[in-house]
Amino acid sequence: MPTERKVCVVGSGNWGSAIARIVGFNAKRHPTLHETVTMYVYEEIIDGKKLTEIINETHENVKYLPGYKIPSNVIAVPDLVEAAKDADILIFVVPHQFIQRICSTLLGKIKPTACGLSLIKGFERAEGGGIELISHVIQKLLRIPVSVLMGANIAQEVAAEKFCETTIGCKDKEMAPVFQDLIQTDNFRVVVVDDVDAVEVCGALKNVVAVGAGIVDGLEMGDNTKAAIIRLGLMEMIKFIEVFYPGCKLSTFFESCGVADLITTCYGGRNRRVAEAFVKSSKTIDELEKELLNGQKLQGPITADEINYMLKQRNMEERFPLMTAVHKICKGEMKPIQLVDAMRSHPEHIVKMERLA
Ligand SMILES: NC(=O)C1=CN([C@@H]2O[C@H](COP(=O)(O)OP(=O)(O)OC[C@H]3O[C@@H](n4cnc5c(N)ncnc54)[C@H](O)[C@@H]3O)[C@@H](O)[C@H]2O)C=CC1
Ligand SMILES: O=C(CO)COP(=O)(O)O
Repeated sequence: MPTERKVCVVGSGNWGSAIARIVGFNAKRHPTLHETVTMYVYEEIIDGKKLTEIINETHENVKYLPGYKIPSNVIAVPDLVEAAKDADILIFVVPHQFIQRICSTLLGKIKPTACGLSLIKGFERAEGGGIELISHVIQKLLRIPVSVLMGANIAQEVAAEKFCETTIGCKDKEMAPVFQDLIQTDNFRVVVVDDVDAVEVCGALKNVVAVGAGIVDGLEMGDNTKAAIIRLGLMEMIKFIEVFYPGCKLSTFFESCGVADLITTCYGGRNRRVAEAFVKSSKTIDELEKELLNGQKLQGPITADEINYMLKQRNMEERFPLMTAVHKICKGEMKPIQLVDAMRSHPEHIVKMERLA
């Protein structure tokens, strides 16, 4: 391994830019990290000027994270291969719908000894049925080991350096402290666990529950209903992991990637906000995403679709009524109020006394 690891942040959206602030800051102070960090920017023109040029001149991503400086040792690069080719650590942080194309472009063009850290919340439809974790997709396509980072981390608040926690899922004992040094600051505290799949699945599933929370907010159902959605959503997340990722630990739900991320997203996230607006307007989710998010991307409705694809194949929609209803409401196949109807017959509502024995 090189004495100074080079880092590339693949992505420069809302979260990508916030994490680049942290990584840039840490790369300057940790001697084991190369000071210059590259950041792949999907090029676009803002007021007649290239976004990469704006970032490199003003050190601010004026479109996706306005108002927060990115350290000057973070260099915005519009060419993906150019940005990533020398990196020892690749931080993947793009909306999950773009990861296939990113990996195809990088295939054979990165260091074979590189390793990845995926901050991407979502799934990918697997060839031949089912769904695949994004970290597994990257691992398979690029043939590098990939760890994950998920947590209660609304980008704006992280950028404002408000205290929070995050979870890194990593099985590699050598890399765990390296990732911690790369990411941790006084206000962004890192716990590393080895239950990697559970960390990632939590990050993906909570976006679907957040859409549910936004739906009941839009219906003005109040705090008790929203708490019920969050609780039943959590129970479905746990069930989903039990069924599809057996062997994961329940304790992982108590890390930042679990209950904490679920709560923050159900109150302060984009999925919640757009879902609320969806209920209150006659516009589609796609229209509202464009209207409200200025180029940022929603993950919840697509994730609900990916999960539904899997549940349908396994004939399991009824065991996951919240995830199923959220999907159908986003698709216009159910009315928003039917989310509450679906919760009335939730399989969680049983006599649980035997569990006391
Ligand atoms: N924003 C947040 O608060 C948090 C986001 N995340 C996760 O991080 C991941 C990335 O999210 P954000 O950085 O917020 O992205 P974002 O939602 O701000 O998306 C915009 C980004 O997508 C890029 N983009 C647009 N079209 C593209 C294309 N065809 N190919 C490649 N890139 C394209 C844009 O250039 C921009 O960088 C997601 O999985 C999200 O769930 C995780 C924690 C917090
Ligand atoms: O993942 C997030 C916070 O941890 C952000 O959630 P949203 O994509 O709903 O804003």
